[in-house]
Amino acid sequence: MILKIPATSANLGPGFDCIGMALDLYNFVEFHELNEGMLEIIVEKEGSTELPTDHNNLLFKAYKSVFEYLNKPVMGIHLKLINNIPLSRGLGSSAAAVVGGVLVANKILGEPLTKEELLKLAVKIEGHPDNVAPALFGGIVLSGSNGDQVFYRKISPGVMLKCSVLIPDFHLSTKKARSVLPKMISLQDAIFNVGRMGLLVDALHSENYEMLNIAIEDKLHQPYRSKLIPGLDDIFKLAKELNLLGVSISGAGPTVIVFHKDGDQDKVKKLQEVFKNYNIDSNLVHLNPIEQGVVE
Ligand SMILES: Nc1ncnc2c1ncn2[C@@H]1O[C@H](COP(=O)(O)OP(=O)(O)O)[C@@H](O)[C@H]1O
Ligand SMILES: N[C@@H](CCOP(=O)(O)O)C(=O)O
Repeated sequence: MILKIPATSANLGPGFDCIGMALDLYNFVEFHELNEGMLEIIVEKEGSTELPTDHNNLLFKAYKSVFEYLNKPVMGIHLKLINNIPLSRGLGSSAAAVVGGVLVANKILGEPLTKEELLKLAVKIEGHPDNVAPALFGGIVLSGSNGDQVFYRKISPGVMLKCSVLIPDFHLSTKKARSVLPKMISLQDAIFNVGRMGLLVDALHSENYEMLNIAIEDKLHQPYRSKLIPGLDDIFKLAKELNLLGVSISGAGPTVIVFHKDGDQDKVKKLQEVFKNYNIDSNLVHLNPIEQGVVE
């Protein structure tokens, strides 16, 4: 059997830990059962030289968590991971691994768990729902958790919502990008983000992107993370000058996601020049938001 799991872009500016969108870039997981106690992991493409192929592999840990949750012995498994989502770039590679792991276990066990139960397990491992929810359900997903419960609502991406990602040639782990965030924020900044988030959800629902460049602003995480992403502030400034629909850090970064109209590709290339001016190579990829989450 084989699973196809999408990349995701979380936060979309103000929605820190609360919103994410599935994109048409995929990891594939080929799997079959082995005798109890056996584990084989083969990694191809992204992460082939660095990802562990033993019990420390995140996808295997997520797989194992389903057996533990159901109080069942862990079944032996062969996993071939064909990865296209770059690691530690803010495109949800860890969420794709976690979703892959819980889904593989559920398939092998004859699907005892619903997608909602799998979401809960995945959130426990990933720590926040904003990537795992769209990786599971597709589309743009608003999410939150309340101890044991995870809430979510899906918004279908409008056909006119086009985006490109600028993937810089360096890693930034989510752990590091979270370590620079303050423990407390001011009421003023909270009000700023609540207002932007309302505008963002309205823009995504109504498919009216006129105010997206305002709606996508954020004061909770991006100002702190900008010191980890050279050139980011200049990119944000230039995106406004060029009248692009909106720009934000993708997930915890360092990837930058740019919303734009069809035919704005040349303007997006100008943003890539900014990274170049900071001696950072980057890969510019056009990705479409997608309706479908993980599929078999
Ligand atoms: N296909 C995969 N299989 C197993 N583990 C993975 C895979 N992809 C990512 N990971 C794990 O997730 C880590 C990257 O997670 P993180 O720092 O959150 O970045 P990202 O923004 O890509 O999710 C990797 O170092 C690795 O431990
Ligand atoms: N809300 C999280 C999202 C992390 O996404 P990733 O794709 O970088 O793993 C955060 O901003 O820390």
